[in-house]
Amino acid sequence: MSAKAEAYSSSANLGPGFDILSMAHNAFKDIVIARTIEEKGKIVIKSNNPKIPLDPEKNSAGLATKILLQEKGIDEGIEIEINKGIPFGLGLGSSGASSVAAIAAVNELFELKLTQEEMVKYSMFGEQASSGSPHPDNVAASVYGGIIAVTSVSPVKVVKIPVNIDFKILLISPQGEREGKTKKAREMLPSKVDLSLYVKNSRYLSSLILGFIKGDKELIKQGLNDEIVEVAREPLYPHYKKIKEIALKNDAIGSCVSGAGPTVLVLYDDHTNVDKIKVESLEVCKVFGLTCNFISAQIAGGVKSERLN
Ligand SMILES: Nc1ncnc2c1ncn2[C@@H]1O[C@H](COP(=O)(O)OP(=O)(O)OP(=O)(O)O)[C@@H](O)[C@H]1O
Ligand SMILES: N[C@@H](CCO)C(=O)O
Repeated sequence: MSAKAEAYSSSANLGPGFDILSMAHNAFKDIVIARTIEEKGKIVIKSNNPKIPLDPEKNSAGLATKILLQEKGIDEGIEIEINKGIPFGLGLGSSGASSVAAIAAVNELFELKLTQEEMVKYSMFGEQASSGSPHPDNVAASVYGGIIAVTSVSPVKVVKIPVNIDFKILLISPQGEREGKTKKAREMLPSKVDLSLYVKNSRYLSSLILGFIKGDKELIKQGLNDEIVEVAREPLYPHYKKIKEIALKNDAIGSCVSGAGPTVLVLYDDHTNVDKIKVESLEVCKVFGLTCNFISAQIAGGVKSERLN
């Protein structure tokens, strides 16, 4: 028996929404095929990307699958074949998408009828394997599609934000997969924050969510800012501030770090001079010794799965 699922890349945080907001995009996707194998209780991981761990405890798809099977009392052996389309370590929700696609494929395989929130719950264990912390934002975006807010983690509650504005997405992404980057990035965060920064960030968060709902560009621009997490992690993406300046100068709707970086997310529309953003950003990347790729994308839908046989 086998089943297949595909899940899109995502940009988490969106400025002020650390571990809360995330956007699924069609920049890249992972495809997972789950097959039953003869050896009971065994999980075998295969992948086209030789750099990801094949130990099921260390692979996001493997750990999520293991916990799902345990909780459902299923002792079948499973092979998880991960066709990675999403480069990892760039802030594009790569580990999360593998985990979501694996959970959706196993759901299909055993007809578990998981709800979307249950899929998020199990996929989060995958993030534990890859970054040491079960953050919910990337996996929630890959499960639901669109722009989501995780309003509770225990129990998992996710709300899809109505987006009443058309925009395009540009990802400016330094080359090279970075091992263990999100883990390191989470270790850089402060354990306490100033009340004044908390108030500023809360204003950004409310502006951003209201901006998407009202279709108000100015509110989105005002909201795509962060005084806490982006600032604490600045050494991981020294190119970001300058690229954001360039994007805003050329009439982008807004810009922020994608997830834990180093990819920079730019939202733009017909009033934006995208070519100029690209030319000037390339110069910035060069100054910091980076080779940057540009990826154009649009908001993507949620995970899709199908039974193969
Ligand atoms: N199935 C998987 N896909 C991708 N990376 C995986 C997977 N399983 C384990 N990993 C490991 O998880 C880490 C992924 O890195 P990281 O968390 O920085 O990337 P990401 O998931 O792409 O980014 P982000 O969470 O910032 O959006 C790497 O060290 C990688 O080896
Ligand atoms: N919210 C997570 C997303 C990682 O992509 C973080 O910033 O650590």
